[in-house]
Amino acid sequence: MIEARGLTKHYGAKKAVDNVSFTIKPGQVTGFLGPNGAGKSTSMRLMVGLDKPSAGTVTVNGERYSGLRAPLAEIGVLLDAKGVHPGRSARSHLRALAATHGISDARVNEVIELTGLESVANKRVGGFSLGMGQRLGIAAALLGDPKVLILDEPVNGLDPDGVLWVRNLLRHLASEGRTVLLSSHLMSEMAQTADHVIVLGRGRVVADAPISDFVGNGTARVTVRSPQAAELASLVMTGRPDIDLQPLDRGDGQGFSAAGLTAAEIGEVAAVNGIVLHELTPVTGSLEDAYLQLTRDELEYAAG
Ligand SMILES: Nc1ncnc2c1ncn2[C@@H]1O[C@H](COP(=O)(O)OP(=O)(O)OP(=O)(O)O)[C@@H](O)[C@H]1O
Repeated sequence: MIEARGLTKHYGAKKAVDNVSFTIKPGQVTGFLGPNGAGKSTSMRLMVGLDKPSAGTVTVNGERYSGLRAPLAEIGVLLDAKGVHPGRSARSHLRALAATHGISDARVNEVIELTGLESVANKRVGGFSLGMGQRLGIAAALLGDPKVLILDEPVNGLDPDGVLWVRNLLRHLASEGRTVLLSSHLMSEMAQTADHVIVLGRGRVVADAPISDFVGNGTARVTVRSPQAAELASLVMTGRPDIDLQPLDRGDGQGFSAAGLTAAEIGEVAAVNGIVLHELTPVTGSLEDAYLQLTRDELEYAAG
């Protein structure tokens, strides 16, 4: 469990994290989302004591990070996969970390195997690809068999096999009752991995919800094609100011996209009025749609 209460971090006049409160629960993967500069990395650094809050608190399993006696056994962290001495081998890096906590060589071998690093474990980290570096970062995070994992962009640089591997690993770790916090800008990946999302915008929490609720709040629409599209549109709109109708991109006047009513409702109006339908497709909102809609006003760095 990770708990933030009134957590705030200023850098000079800049409020990187602005009075945020949230609880990240065990037994699920929580996705940490937000535009560039929203405050995700700063929040993660505060969680693991790499920065001090200007105000408020953040605790891991009820303790501040600085109060943890064996941090590696409580919380596994991947914040910067490149933060490893390039002259060291992967194995010696992990052994050095293990030595600080009396963790056995057998556990070092276990995480090397678990992360698929056996063939390169004795090679210099300086020669590692981005993906191998990410795997080593994950191996280090898992070393102490922690109950809480915080991973900043863990799939960055991984090939599709690696991405799938991380997804399955994180789902498995959550199913064991661990707390897993994951940041990523890859919405499709997040949609498949996370159970719950916390979205930051300009240092504040702008959403904190189960992923199904979050996506459900986005725009679920129905695509309609009909040679009598205009007639059908006016029928379904009658007395329903809440309905949003948009012409389809094709622009031939033969269809529209509707939000605010179901495919069944449109189908029934068409049937009662003898209108021919060529298509009637519910389009479920995606995490990306819901996210983009929510964060449109939260961008610190936006294209003009
Ligand atoms: N050490 C620092 N000194 C000054 N400003 C900082 C520092 N660290 C972060 N910031 C600023 O705080 C804000 C939040 O940054 P942060 O890196 O936490 O965002 P983020 O959500 O992780 O972004 P990204 O998705 O780009 O990684 C940004 O405006 C950033 O420029």
